Amino acid sequence: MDAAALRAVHLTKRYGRLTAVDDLTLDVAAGEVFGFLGPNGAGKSTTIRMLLGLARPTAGHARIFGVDAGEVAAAHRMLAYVPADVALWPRLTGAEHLELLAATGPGTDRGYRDDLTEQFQMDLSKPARTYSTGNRQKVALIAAFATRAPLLVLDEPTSGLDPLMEREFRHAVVAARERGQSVFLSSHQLAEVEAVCDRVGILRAGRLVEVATVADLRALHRTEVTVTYTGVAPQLSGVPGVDTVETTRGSQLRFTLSGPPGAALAALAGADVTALTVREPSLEEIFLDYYGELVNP
Ligand SMILES: Nc1ncnc2c1ncn2[C@@H]1O[C@H](COP(=O)(O)OP(=O)(O)OP(=O)(O)O)[C@@H](O)[C@H]1O
Repeated sequence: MDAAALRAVHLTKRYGRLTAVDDLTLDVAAGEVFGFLGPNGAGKSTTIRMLLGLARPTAGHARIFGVDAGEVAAAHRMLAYVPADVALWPRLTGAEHLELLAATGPGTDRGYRDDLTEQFQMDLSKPARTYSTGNRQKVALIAAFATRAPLLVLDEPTSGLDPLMEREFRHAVVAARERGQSVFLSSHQLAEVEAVCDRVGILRAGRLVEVATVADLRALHRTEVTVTYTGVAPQLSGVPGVDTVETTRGSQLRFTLSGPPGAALAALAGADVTALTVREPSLEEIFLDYYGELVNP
């Protein structure tokens, strides 16, 4: 098998004049959990449709463990997919769905499937027409996590889940990684991405604007520093990387720091600093940094 679970090379999709996905090149390693982020309309679903062979790229290609995504029969033996809107057959029960999906999918661990059913507190005896959105999502998630497919493609899989089930979802992702499965997770739940993903890709208007670990993303962005001092305030104006210095109390000030901290530390060393706290930005703040102009033009 190819080393990369997923490889997109110059992947592009145009709809007339609109370029929905623009020259996307990306590798997701075997065993990696990759978060795919972007605001509405950024091109996430279009990318996933190409990965699943549901849409044909205008240019470039995508491979699943070395198999072209367009070779659907071969590629889908290696992946399981959970869509954003799970549609089930209304008369079949949850249990019948799981059997059907096991019979047609890439192989199922039935023992683990029973464990997942318990973890997600899912009553599989009822017909699917009685299921809420969250319960339909749970059926699809149980089916996908119980497969031995080396790649799980999850498109907004937790939008209908309550916080308790969201926690079970995170456990299931961690367990999948421990079994060596790769996960490609498109999500708007930034805390979830932050908690479970090894790396994150940020898509903006069809282009991949950043691919990094959450830790590296944080390092690229502004850190908030609060300094308590006695005597004369540290002189921070004009120090490289230091921005928006404000006095919060008489002997306390706060500033944001981007890039290497050396110059700021040297400036602080010149004052009598009694306490220092450093707060790293959350993924949500980083995300808003990328999209702030879109949200507040
Ligand atoms: N079949 C299509 N025909 C024409 N335009 C399309 C088609 N599918 C998607 N688009 C356009 O491509 C762009 C990307 O859409 P896409 O659904 O991939 O975004 P997304 O990131 O998944 O958004 P969301 O988070 O809202 O699901 C949008 O401008 C959308 O209108």
